[in-house]
Amino acid sequence: SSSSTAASSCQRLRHHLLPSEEPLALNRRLARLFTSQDGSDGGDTQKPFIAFVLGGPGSGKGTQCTKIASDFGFAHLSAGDLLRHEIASGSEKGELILDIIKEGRIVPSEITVELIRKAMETKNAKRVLIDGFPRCEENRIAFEKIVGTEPDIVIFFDCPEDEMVKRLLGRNQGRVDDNIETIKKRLKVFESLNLPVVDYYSSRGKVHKINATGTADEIFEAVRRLFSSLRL
Ligand SMILES: Nc1ncnc2c1ncn2[C@@H]1O[C@H](COP(=O)(O)OP(=O)(O)O)[C@@H](O)[C@H]1O
Ligand SMILES: Nc1ccn([C@@H]2O[C@H](COP(=O)(O)OP(=O)(O)O)[C@@H](O)[C@H]2O)c(=O)n1
Ligand SMILES: [Mg+2]
Repeated sequence: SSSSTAASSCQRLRHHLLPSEEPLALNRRLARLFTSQDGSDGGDTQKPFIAFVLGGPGSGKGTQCTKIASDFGFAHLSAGDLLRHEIASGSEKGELILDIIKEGRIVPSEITVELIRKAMETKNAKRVLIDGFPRCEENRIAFEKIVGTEPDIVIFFDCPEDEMVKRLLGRNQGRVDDNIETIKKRLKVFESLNLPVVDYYSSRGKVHKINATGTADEIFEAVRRLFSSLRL
């Protein structure tokens, strides 16, 4: 499949690159660029590097993932965004998801994992951040079963509750779950269902805990140090 991908990439790129060059020679040069021997042409031939990004609601997962994605070449998959996209599509499944999100509860794992699996397949990236997942043991086990792999690392943003509440109430993205009643429920769900997942990965030596207080830039300094030290 990689040669047809390379060929279509060539078609598209030919118009932008060296228009004077003889098309066949240029095609060959571009094909080499897109099909290197070590499998660096995407996740086609190799399992991607997977980082789960966890932390309470409002701890700054999304904010930090955006920065990691742009500085370290990761695809950013937010479980919450995938679920909200499904709601926006107007599907029947979306109605169920909306009811659950309004209550701060956790969407059935098969729905979320299937959305993540599809997004991973579409992006076909070498490095993937999975933001806000797994939220509970059931999420974790379903991912292992359906995607068939474990994360390489787990980032855990550690933030005090009062700071998380303050950030969520100021988020202003029109989210149905950023109100104080739902926030209280989300914090309970985080403590009872998500922290055990963090403990599980801690016992397997995969967790990198990052202090999530301070400015976004200060936190990213610690994040940058961590990602710079990884063998990606
Ligand atoms: N370090 C920070 N200090 C203050 N506000 C922050 C910080 N990081 C993120 N925010 C803001 O807090 C809110 C929640 O951040 P977000 O990245 O969406 O967290 P999460 O994805 O963990 O819920 C957003 O409005 C964001 O702009
Ligand atoms: N793995 C996940 C992720 C999110 N969700 C739902 O989506 C809501 C919002 O998740 P989110 O990750 O966008 O929220 P934040 O922690 O970023 O504020 C959660 O409160 C859950 O109701 C879920 O059910 N399962
Ligand atoms: Mg988020």
